[in-house]
Amino acid sequence: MMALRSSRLLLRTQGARGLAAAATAANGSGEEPAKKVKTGILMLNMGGPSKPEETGPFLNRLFRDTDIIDLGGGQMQEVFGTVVARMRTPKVEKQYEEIGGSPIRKWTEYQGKRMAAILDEIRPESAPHKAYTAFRYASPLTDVALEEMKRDGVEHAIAFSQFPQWSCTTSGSSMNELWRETRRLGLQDNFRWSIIDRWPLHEGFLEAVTERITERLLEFNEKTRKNVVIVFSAHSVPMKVVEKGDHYVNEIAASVKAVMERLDTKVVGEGKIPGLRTVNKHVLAWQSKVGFLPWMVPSTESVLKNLGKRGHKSVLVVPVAFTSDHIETLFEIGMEYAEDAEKAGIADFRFTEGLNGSETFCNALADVVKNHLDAKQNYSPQYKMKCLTCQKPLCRQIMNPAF
Ligand SMILES: C=CC1=C(C)c2cc3[nH]c(cc4nc(cc5[nH]c(cc1n2)c(C)c5CCC(=O)O)C(CCC(=O)O)=C4C)c(C)c3C=C
Ligand code: FES
Ligand SMILES: [Fe+2]
Repeated sequence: MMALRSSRLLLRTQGARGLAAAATAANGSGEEPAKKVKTGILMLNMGGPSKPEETGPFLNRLFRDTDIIDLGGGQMQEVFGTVVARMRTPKVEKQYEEIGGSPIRKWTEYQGKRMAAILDEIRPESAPHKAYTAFRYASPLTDVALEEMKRDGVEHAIAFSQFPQWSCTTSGSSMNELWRETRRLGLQDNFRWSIIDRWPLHEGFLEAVTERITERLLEFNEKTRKNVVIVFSAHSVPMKVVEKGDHYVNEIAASVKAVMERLDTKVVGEGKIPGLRTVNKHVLAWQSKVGFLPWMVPSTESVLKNLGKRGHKSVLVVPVAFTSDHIETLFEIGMEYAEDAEKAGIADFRFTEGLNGSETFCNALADVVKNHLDAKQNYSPQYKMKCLTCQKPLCRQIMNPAF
């Protein structure tokens, strides 16, 4: 009460101009102080080498991360991780050269800016909003983003995983790194945190994927469009990850089912079948296995081969686990699988564009954040559902909860 009365008195005696001058003097810069960011949204993703020469450091960070790959942990992980990354670099660098570098940074920054602008309009009470990018294995890394948030005086920070479906190997790894780096930089008390850990069934996200499918389906010949087999392709995970109860595989399957339910039969130019929204067949496949141990199957390669063997001539591949294009879509699907498909006799092979600059998707991101702020929940109910055998103390923490 005393503080309130004295600040009112200060306002009356100094006026707004006097306060601004006092703040500028305290700032010591002689410039007008920047407007504080009320809500900072940290876009968490794995990132990718924007330039081919960044491939080495990117792979080095990835293979030294025990959350994404277990190479024995501790010193063993450091040694084996460095060796495996070094061996893999020349081949993968060439692939990044072929696609002109990973576009993940470009698209994440674009989507974040658009999302923040939409949020300023639809949720003025938490404005100004600003998006920050924190990549796990490429620039800008988590510490760079945290320092920028500190400079901007962010009050409420939202850790927003850019993986729609949760996996401890992706979203979990980014969150663990976030809390580690926050402690290392001594920023434990700078921000109040909340977490958007997953959004596999968000209507806007499903709509954006459905739009991408519709766009491509319309490019197939109208007469044969109903015969197009839709192959949803998600990045695979080791069976060890599935066995310990990671949520990824279930959440991918949920997204796929929901997208298929949205897909309207009018796209194929046929009459609607009651109770069935599409006439296209679909299958879920898993791509990009690394190493020799068992990973989630069927692989996208074997699905394509077998579809060809069975006489299917038209196939549409839909990447479903990522929000922008990257090496696995542009190189693996667009070049390698396209070749496999041709050899297998699939005459018309197409794949959807990543969500990239989709306005529907940017609106979806803003809506995910709005819903999160309106609900005033620090994380989803599943966030605290740790993997059944997980002993890692860092997993599923939150620092300084906002709500
Ligand atoms: C979207 C989900 C992803 C999961 C799950 C995932 C798991 C996973 N990945 C590796 C190893 C590599 N992944 C690489 C690239 C890469 N991975 C994903 C997504 C997931 N990975 C994306 C989007 C990308 C491409 C990044 C870009 O192009 O910008 C790579 C590098 C490329 C290569 O060497 O082939 C590796 C290595 C493991 C071990 C893993 C385990 C769960
Ligand atoms: S690895 Fe899944 S909760 Fe720790
Ligand atoms: Fe990967």
